[in-house]
Amino acid sequence: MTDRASNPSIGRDPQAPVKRVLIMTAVEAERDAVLRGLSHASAAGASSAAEAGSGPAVDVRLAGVGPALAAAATAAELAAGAYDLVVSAGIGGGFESRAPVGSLVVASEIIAADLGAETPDGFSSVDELGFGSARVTVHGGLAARWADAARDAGLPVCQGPVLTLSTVTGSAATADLLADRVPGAAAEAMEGYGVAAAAHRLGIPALEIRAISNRVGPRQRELWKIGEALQALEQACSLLPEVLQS
Ligand SMILES: O=C(O)c1cccc(C(=O)CC[C@H]2O[C@@H](n3cnc4c(=O)[nH]cnc43)[C@H](O)[C@@H]2O)c1
Repeated sequence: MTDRASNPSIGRDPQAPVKRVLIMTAVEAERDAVLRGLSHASAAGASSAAEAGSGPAVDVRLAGVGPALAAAATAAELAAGAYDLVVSAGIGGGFESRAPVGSLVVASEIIAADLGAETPDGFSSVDELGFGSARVTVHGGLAARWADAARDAGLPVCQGPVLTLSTVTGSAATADLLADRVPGAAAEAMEGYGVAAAAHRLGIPALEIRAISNRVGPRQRELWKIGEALQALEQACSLLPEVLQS
């Protein structure tokens, strides 16, 4: 998305210790779940390193709903504070067979799945059109460690591409289309690409984690298991301090 000439911090050592983390959530209920998880970790002793000055400090901030608000809010937070990891966290829709309701998805890649053009031959991404990239890579090592930690804790989790869309999918046809467009797509949500694009612009690595509240497909809002997903998000976030310290 940017090159090193326009962004000197690109090329930052991926092995460098993470000292200050920014977590962005869309809404307050998600922020509160993240904070509860982090406080459980503190109560369990994971913060002793932080208190001793060697563990990461974590700030949790609201982004608003959708990629534009998420990018703007993240950019504002990054302008105000020095961070070396940015996380987009919240609930999301899970693709059938990849991520059931109540499970967790740690992004292997963050993809703006509708950023492109319709052509006579179908959808072309901005990458194919030559206008930048709809994909942001994640901090692969930390993503794998977070997924491993969740698995070790007995939580259902998978790693896969997480799609960012401005419109929640509401039909089987769109779900199929997206699954074809991004093989292996595990989840969709509305903020990840905005958060990650703001971080990437400053050369800061990003992660995205989604707790699955509903299936991607025909709209059945009454079936969304938001409470279950928020609980899974809380559990996932209770693991973050140990993931960052390992
Ligand atoms: O009503 C509530 O109590 C409540 C609590 C927490 C979150 C919400 C939201 O509606 C958050 C919207 C947020 O959720 C993401 N999301 C969830 N499922 C999907 C989906 O299938 N496709 C796209 N996005 C989804 C999204 O990131 C929104 O920002 C309500």
